Amino acid sequence: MSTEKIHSIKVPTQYKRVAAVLKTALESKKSLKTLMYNEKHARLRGMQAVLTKYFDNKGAIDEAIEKSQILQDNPRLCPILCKVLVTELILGLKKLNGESKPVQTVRAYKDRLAEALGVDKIKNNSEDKKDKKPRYVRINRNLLSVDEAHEFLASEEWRKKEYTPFENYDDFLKAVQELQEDEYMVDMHVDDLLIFHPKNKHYWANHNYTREKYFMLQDKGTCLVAELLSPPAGSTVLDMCAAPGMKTIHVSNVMNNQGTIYSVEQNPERYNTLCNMTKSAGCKIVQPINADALTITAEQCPGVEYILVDPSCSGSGMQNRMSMHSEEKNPERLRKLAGLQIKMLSHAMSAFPDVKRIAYSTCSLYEEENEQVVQRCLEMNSSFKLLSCKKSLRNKWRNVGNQDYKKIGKNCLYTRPSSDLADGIFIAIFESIKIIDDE
Ligand SMILES: C[S@@+](CC[C@H](N)C(=O)[O-])C[C@H]1O[C@@H](n2cnc3c(N)ncnc32)[C@H](O)[C@@H]1O
Repeated sequence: MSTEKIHSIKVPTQYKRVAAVLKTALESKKSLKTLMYNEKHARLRGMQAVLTKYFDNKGAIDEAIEKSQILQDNPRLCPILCKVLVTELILGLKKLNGESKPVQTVRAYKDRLAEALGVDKIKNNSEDKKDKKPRYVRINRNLLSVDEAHEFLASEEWRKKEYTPFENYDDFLKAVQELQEDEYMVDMHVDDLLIFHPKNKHYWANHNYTREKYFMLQDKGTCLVAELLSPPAGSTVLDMCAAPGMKTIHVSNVMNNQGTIYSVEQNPERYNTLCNMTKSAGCKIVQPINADALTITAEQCPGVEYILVDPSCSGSGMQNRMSMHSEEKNPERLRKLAGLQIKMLSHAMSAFPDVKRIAYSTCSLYEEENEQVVQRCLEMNSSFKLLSCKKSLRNKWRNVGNQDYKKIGKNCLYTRPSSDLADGIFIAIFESIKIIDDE
């Protein structure tokens, strides 16, 4: 093949797209997870592993590139594309597709890069941490019944592990940890949540049923929010911070797609994602609203009985946050976030006269965003009381809130990465005293 011909060979689209996402992540400080939500390119989702591996080993990879002199020797090689190709070649699939010039160049430096990287410098954080966490797959009952889901899995030769109801939570966790790679089981708290061995993480991320939204890849803790809010079919719900729409979709499942869900999102881009997600997930009862939830009135959303408040938070509980900018605890940022969280929850408690129940959730493990927000809002709104999340789960639960917050801690719920095989989530459920008294 002539050199000219080799030079005209294009870099595979998937590498170019991944490099574009990486560039945005490095420049914008947005987490990769956020950027991936907006990325429709199917093959890119398969490259998620490369991006995670890069961020887990950023220091070592950048240093190896520097030491190998690859960029100095090849000034036309794009530095970001180089990072992607090096990660894929040394830490990812260990091979590169095609014969484009950048691919050939990186291949030619393989030994030098591998030596500079050194096995001892390679972290496999994502696998170390996440491999213990199973793959959670929730059935989107708007599009697929539970029976159909099990039939489909049988047709793919998955083995369903059957259990008599678990006596306690520890037995359940043990069973999850003992799952084989070709097995799955049903969660003990959420009936439409299926649990697979961690090795199937990428399989389900790339599966057609996930793309078609028959299956939602939703971690255990976030599934508990809709379950605990538990709006009956036909009720009226307000989701105050709705995008990308995972909990709205789950709530629509809980309501058997009957009733009304007002789903509010302030950010225009995320609002579009919300509209697309809920539509493709078969939600017939969602009325999306692009607005600041703090301005939403009972006239705009009449008859609201159930409210979900899932505001922006530090995200400190997320195991799979793929941001290289995963911050240390930042008191000033937490103070600002807590201020907005309190405003949001207070608005839910005061602006909707028919409200019966409110779920407040964060993916944070910090008390400032959790117990303290709950405490402040209860002080300001005496017409609500907390329900015990643990009791709602028939006491088959372990992690509650900090009991130093009297009458608060024990009623709130945490899923903790260290002991629940799930991301860190906080949930508090409030019930209107007025409505309870009226009944
Ligand atoms: C944690 S995310 C919600 C995730 C969502 N509940 C789900 O399960 O898919 C918080 C969302 O609230 C939105 N948000 C923040 N402040 C808001 C406000 N004042 N009004 C409406 N939406 C807001 C953010 O843009 C973000 O999309």
